[in-house]
Amino acid sequence: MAEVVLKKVEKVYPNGFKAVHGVDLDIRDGEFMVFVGPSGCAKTTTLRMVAGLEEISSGEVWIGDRMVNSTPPKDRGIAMVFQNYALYPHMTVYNNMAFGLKMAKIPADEIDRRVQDAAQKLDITDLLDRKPKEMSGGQRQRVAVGRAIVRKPDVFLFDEPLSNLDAKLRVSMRVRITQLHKELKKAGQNATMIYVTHDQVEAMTMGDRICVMDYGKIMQVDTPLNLYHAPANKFVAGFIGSPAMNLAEAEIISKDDQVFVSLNGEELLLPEDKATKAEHYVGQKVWFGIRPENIAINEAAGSGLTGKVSVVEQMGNEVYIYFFLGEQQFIARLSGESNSRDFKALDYGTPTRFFADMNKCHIFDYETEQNIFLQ
Ligand SMILES: Nc1ncnc2c1ncn2[C@@H]1O[C@H](COP(=O)(O)OP(=O)(O)OP(=O)(O)O)[C@@H](O)[C@H]1O
Repeated sequence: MAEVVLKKVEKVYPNGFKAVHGVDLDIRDGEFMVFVGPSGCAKTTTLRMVAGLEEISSGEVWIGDRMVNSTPPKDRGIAMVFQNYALYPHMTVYNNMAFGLKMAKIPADEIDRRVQDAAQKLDITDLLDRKPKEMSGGQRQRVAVGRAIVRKPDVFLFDEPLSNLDAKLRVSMRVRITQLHKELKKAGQNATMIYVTHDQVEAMTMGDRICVMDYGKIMQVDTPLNLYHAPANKFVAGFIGSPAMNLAEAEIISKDDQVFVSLNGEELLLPEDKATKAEHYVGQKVWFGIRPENIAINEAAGSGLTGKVSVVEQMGNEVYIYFFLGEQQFIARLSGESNSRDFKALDYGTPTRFFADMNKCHIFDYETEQNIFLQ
C-alpha cells in the first residue's frame, strides 16, 4: 500500500535535453493512474524515475513514507511490466515468475503458492512449463504481469504493456489488468498502479485518474469524465475523445444582448451560462471546440452550420461525416436513429446543414489556450 508523490521532479538528460519540467503529482494509495500523451512527452521517463531506472535531476519522489531518490529499484516496493515483456528466454514460465522471489530468499512453498495463485488469476496455469518462445505475445504479456503480481509490490508500473499486441488482444488484456486491480483491492492488497500509454482509449477505460502530458509537463490530472467534459485547455480537448474534438479559430460577437460564436461566417448562439463567461471575449479571436458526437444533422438539435461533405464512413451503429467549413475539416459522429438513413448518398462537396449543440461546446482563450468556461 503506497501513495506515490512527485515533487517538482525534473529530468535533464546528459546531452542537456530537459525532458521533464517541474512535475508535481500526488498518486493516491490504491489508485490506478494513467500517464497519457503523444510520443516523446516524457511518460516513460517519468515512470522510470519512479522505478529508479532513471536518475532524477532535481525534485523528490516519494513512495509511501519514504523519499526514494537514492533508493535502488529493488528496494522501492515496485514491480514493473515492460512493453517487450523482458522474460528470461531460457527459463520456464514458472521459473520466470519464481526467479525474483528465489533471489529474495522467499521459502519454496510460499513461492509455489504465489506462482500458482498468480497463474490462476491470469489463466496461465496450463503454460507454467513452457518457455517464452513457445507462447504468443498475449500469453507472454500475461506471464510478465504474473511476475509482477507474485512480488506483491506496493506499486505496479506498466510501460505501454499492450502496444505489441493486436487490437483484439489489447482489449482483452486491458480488461484483465483493470480486473486485476479490482481483485487485488478486494483481497486487501490495495495496489497502486501507474500505467503509461499513448492510447487515449486505454487511458479513458482504465484510469481512476489520468495525467495528460505534453512536452514534459502535466497538462491536466483528472478523472476520465472530467477530462472529457471539462478539458482544462485546447491540448487536452484535442487529445481526449475519439474522434478528437473539432477545433477551429472563431470570434466572439454580441448582437441584441446576445453572445454568439462567429465561425466561418455563421453565428452560433451561446446559451446563457456560457454567454456570461464569453462576453469578456466579445470582439476577440478564440478557439471554438465541439465534439463530433455533439454535432447532428437534425435541425432540432442546435445552431446551424453549412459544411461541404468530404467523406462519409458508415459503420454499424455509427456514421462519421467529415465536412469542410471553409478550409477547416470537421467531423460529425452520428448514432442511434440517424443511422436509419443512408448517408452514403451524400456526395463529395454537397452543401449540408449541420447543427452544433452549443450547450456542449468549449471555448479556449486564443493566446493561453485555457478553457474560458473553467476560469
Ligand atoms: N537517453 C536520452 N537522452 C536524451 N534524450 C532522451 C533520452 N531518452 C529520452 N529522451 C528524450 O526525452 C523525451 C521524452 O522521452 P520518453 O521516452 O520519456 O517519451 P514518451 O512520452 O515515453 O514517448 P513514447 O510514447 O514515444 O515512448 C523525448 O524527447 C526523448 O527523445
